[in-house]
Amino acid sequence: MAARAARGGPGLPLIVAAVGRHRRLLAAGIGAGLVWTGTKLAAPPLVTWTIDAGVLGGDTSQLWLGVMLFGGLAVVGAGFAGLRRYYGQCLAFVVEADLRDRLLAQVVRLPAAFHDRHPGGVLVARATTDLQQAQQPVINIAIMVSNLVMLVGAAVLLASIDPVLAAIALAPAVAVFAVAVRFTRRLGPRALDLQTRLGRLASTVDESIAGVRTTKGLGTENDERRRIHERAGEVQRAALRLNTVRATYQPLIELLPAFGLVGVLWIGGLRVAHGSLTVGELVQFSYFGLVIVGPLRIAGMTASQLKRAVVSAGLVAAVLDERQEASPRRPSPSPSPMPMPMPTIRLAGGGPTHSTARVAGGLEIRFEGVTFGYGPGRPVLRDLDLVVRAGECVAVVGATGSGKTTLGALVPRFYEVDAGRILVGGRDARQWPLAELRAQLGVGFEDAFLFSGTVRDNLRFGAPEADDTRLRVAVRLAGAQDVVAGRPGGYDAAVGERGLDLSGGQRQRLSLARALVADPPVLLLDSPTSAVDPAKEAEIVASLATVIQGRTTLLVAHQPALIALADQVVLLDGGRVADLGTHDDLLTRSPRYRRVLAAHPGGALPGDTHPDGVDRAVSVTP
Ligand SMILES: Nc1ncnc2c1ncn2[C@@H]1O[C@H](COP(=O)(O)OP(=O)(O)OP(=O)(O)O)[C@@H](O)[C@H]1O
Repeated sequence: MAARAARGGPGLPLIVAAVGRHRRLLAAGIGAGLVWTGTKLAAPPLVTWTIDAGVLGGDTSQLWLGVMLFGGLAVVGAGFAGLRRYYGQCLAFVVEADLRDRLLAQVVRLPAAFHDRHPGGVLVARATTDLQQAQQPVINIAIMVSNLVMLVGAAVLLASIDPVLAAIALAPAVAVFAVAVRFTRRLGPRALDLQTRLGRLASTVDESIAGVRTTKGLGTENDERRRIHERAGEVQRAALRLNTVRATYQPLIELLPAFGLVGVLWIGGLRVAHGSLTVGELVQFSYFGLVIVGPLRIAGMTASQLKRAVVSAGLVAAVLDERQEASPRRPSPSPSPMPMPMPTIRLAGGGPTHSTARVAGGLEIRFEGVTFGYGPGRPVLRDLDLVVRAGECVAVVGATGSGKTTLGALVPRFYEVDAGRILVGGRDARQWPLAELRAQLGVGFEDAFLFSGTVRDNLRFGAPEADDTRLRVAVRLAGAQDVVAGRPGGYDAAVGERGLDLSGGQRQRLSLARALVADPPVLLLDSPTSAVDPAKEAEIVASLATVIQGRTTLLVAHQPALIALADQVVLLDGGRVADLGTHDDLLTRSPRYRRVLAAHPGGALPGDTHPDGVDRAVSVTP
């Protein structure tokens, strides 16, 4: 993979395709470049004519005309050189934005397993430094095309005067090309090394900033600084290695055109002395010799940029080539479609929302022989069977690391099961169009994540069409009224990046409200009260008792009060369902269940002093 990227791999086709999508800008740049080329090709013959006829011929009117025309050509050439660069730069920016759009669209569609493997910082580097590198040579495409036409034009013009001298004048172009090819070969691995290390540095900086509170709390600022310093040092050394290669070849690229000029002056001077070449023609040769210095230098520079760009684009292409989550295609209609009951409890109305009576609704979730592991040979869930009936709430309880979160993550297909299947509403989750499946699910994670924007933006994240009435009901149900009311501006109040200007409990309640705004028939809640104080917990538990009415709920929970909301409790152990029953039932008969609850800080059982003792006082009935 790395070797392929160093050779170029899919990087060049990616850049070429992106340029192709914006060919109008490319055409404008090349058009401007060709006008510039015309002025450059016209100037030397004009100089020859001015010198031979105007200066040596003693005709001042021709001299005057030649000078005026030369000045005019210079002005037009300069203007079009500016336009050529302008369009080249525009094209490069547009190509960069185009590739970034594709990359970011891809990143959000990649499965959770991809994101587990690739640190966010590396992806940030792909979307920033790599794409900036990829667009660099694009600026020079129009310049290179017009320069090439100029070289060919110059070759034809000069060869018509003196083929040998023309070969001497233009030989450096061939030599520069050969040097550039060798140069880019040596540059490839070093460019890849630099881009890879830049990605690692970005990842370290990203992690360091995200964990800055932990660093401060543990007093490890200096260790963290050292870690970043080491990564930055690696980048610096890789950049220096790249620079050494560049610096080795640069003198050659500078010198070769000068050799051409030396040859022209020497051989051409002798020919003028022998009368086989006019002074004007010698000036024309020298002029071209000077004019091609710039293009040849640009060619050398572009060769080095191109290699780094192709390597960087190759890294971007590798992300684009990753398999996305299953396609959102609709399954072919089944001959006997499964019934998909929709919940009857809805946020918009005041009536049923406040009813504590169980209302039919939700979708059944059925795990059948589910086996799943994050890596091969390390199953977290083994041949697990579990049914959460429509409208029922099942609490998932288990020791830390027993796979509770994983179980919930399989329903929205953040990960695909290794064996078995999960049926949602009677249909295999893999048969649901992904977007439609997820639209049925309200997900509340333990580490609630909010985006920068307003409170309203965050609440509407999964349901952009939701009106304020719906938001208010969801906020009330999640017990988050005080969070909204306590911020100046209420629903219009700004939420900082990642919601870090809110407490953990406030974030948790807002994210619960967000899950409710979309009014999903199924709720997947992971420890929704883990970050709130006991008073708030009681309030949220009371709200949840209403929220889960008419929905199917899978609730990862540790606190007895929360667990007691569930119709059934499943005890996970060793990746399997170790026990199943009501909270009271399990408390009474399962020492293992009591141990698991007692082991969790929020699940401590007052009075449960003996591991096998039964303390009915801890039973909380909703
Ligand atoms: N993204 C991941 N990549 C690799 N392994 C993971 C990943 N997420 C979880 N695991 C592993 O899978 C196992 C189950 O994790 P999971 O988070 O489902 O447990 P849990 O029961 O929810 O734990 P807790 O109560 O501590 O939150 C653990 O051994 C964990 O290390």
